[in-house]
Amino acid sequence: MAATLLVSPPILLKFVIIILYIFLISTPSSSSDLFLNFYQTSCPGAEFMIKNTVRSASNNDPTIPGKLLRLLFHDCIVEGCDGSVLLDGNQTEKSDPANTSLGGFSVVEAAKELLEFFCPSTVSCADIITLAARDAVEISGGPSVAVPTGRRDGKVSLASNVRPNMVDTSFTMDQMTQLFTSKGLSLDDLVVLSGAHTIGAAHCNAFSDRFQENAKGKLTLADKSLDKVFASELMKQCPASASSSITVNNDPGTSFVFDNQYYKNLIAHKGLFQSDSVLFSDARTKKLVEELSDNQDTFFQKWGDSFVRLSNVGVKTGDEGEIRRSCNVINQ
Ligand code: HEM
Ligand SMILES: [Ca+2]
Ligand SMILES: [Ca+2]
Repeated sequence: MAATLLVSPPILLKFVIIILYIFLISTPSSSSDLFLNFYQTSCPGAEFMIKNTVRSASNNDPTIPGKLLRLLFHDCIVEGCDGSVLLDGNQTEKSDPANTSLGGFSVVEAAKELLEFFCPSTVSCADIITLAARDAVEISGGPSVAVPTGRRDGKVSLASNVRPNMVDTSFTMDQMTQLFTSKGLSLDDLVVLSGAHTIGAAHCNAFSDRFQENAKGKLTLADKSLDKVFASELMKQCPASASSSITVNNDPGTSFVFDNQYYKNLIAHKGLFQSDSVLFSDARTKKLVEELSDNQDTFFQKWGDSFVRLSNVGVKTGDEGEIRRSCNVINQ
């Protein structure tokens, strides 16, 4: 009797551990498989190396943060945040007109090369884009956001998937709401994430729908809701004859600073795109625009939550996808 008592507790313990193990390995994979510091043991320096790469690239070229932030949005909105936007090839997402003005690819590739040297086949390109965009915001004076990682890289990238999933500056509030809802993002997320336009630049054709060309080839204001002085400034920078490579700052004055000036501009009728202006003219989103323009801390706080939600859209985890060795091509 005494002998049985001595033996059975360890056996019971072993049994409980085996049951717990079976339970853990049988839990299906989902986006909750992302977690903070995913590379803590497999590549402890990963986040540090990415941040340094983004910082030095941004020091050399101040247009980099805007490019990296937009790159993440365009990745996540098509096939989820899976690096599909990075793939080269015939008729991949890159070849759609909405993506031809994207940039920042060389920064992602530089980070990848560094990571492949120290931690081969470990850190996904999808995570590199996400962390690089997160760092771009912080480097521009925005909040630092803790972002869960563990995304895997997708193997599908089709130009034909871009149009049906992409927002356009001509979209009505209903169209934008519908698209964001289909990605699991809310109307508040739309307002907060549009705050990304506090940095970066746009090509003249991105807002040419706000003007029309008269018989003499001169632009006139078509969208009367736009502030007159702002509009004439835009027409000066982007005349009808402007070369297609000319850009204007998204947020005149502080286009290199991640601040809440964007929302103040909306209230002053100086939103660059029609899809920006509508956030203040529509009753459903006006209040939040006012709140964010009043208080930068509120913007920064909400940015962190909305950014994490964006970076979770359609992620691939577990045994889905792969860890690419080079970001512009799927593994052979
Ligand atoms: C919701 C509707 C949105 C529309 C219609 C839209 C549209 C655009 C357009 C047309 C440009 C100019 C591109 C160019 O001409 O080079 C642009 C730039 C930019 N967008 Fe958006 N965008 C939207 C939302 C977002 C979101 C959610 C983010 C990120 C979270 C974002 C980040 C950016 C950034 C950072 C730039 C500047 C890019 C650069 O400097 O190269 N946008 N956007
Ligand atoms: Ca994608
Ligand atoms: Ca700004």
